[in-house]
Amino acid sequence: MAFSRISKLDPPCRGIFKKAAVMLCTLFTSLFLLHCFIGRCSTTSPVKASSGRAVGLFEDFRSLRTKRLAHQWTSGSELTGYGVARRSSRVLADERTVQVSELPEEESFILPQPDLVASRKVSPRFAGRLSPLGEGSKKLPQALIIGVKKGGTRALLEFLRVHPDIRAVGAEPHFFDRNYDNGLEWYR
Ligand SMILES: Nc1ncnc2c1ncn2[C@@H]1O[C@H](COP(=O)(O)OS(=O)(=O)O)[C@@H](OP(=O)(O)O)[C@H]1O
Repeated sequence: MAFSRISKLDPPCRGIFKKAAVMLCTLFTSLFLLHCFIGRCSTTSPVKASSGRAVGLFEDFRSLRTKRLAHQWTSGSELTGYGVARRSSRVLADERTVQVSELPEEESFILPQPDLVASRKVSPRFAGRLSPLGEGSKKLPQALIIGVKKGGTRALLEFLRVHPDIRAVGAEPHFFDRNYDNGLEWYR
């Protein structure tokens, strides 16, 4: 009989089946967790409730991060000349933005609209982030890095860029030596 034959499998063979079962369980669990965290559960899915909780948790973390960034930009020293910029960051230069006072406490931080970021060619580094300059507004720089070739200007730029209050251009614009004729409108 087939059953008696299966039950007579030697112990090493059963061990392999056990290992395979454990591996499959681990794989399915990992896939399930991944599925929940990327928030792609369909509405008809039976795991909707648990995935909703996972997505909610993720949203909470994102909200906390946003608050932290906003706090950094709206408080602290006025010495750098960014005080005005910080205040202006509360009202972005776009009609789609909303006044802080009109929002409940939880939504009191203004985020740029995704299409605004795309249309104003904001660096992907700043996409979805609050900016002290007002996302998408064109301004002349408040500081310049001047240096000879191979003088380490790129390194200095990258170090400055790490600071959350500093927004730097992606590539060196070379305005004064190569693009001066293009005028200030180009430079903005
Ligand atoms: N702190 C420090 N100490 C010593 N050397 C440094 C430092 N920072 C940058 N570098 C070196 O500077 C070179 C790049 O300079 P620049 O960014 O001005 O280059 S560029 O002219 O803009 O292309 C580049 O040198 P090369 O690697 O020989 O090109 C960097 O390695």
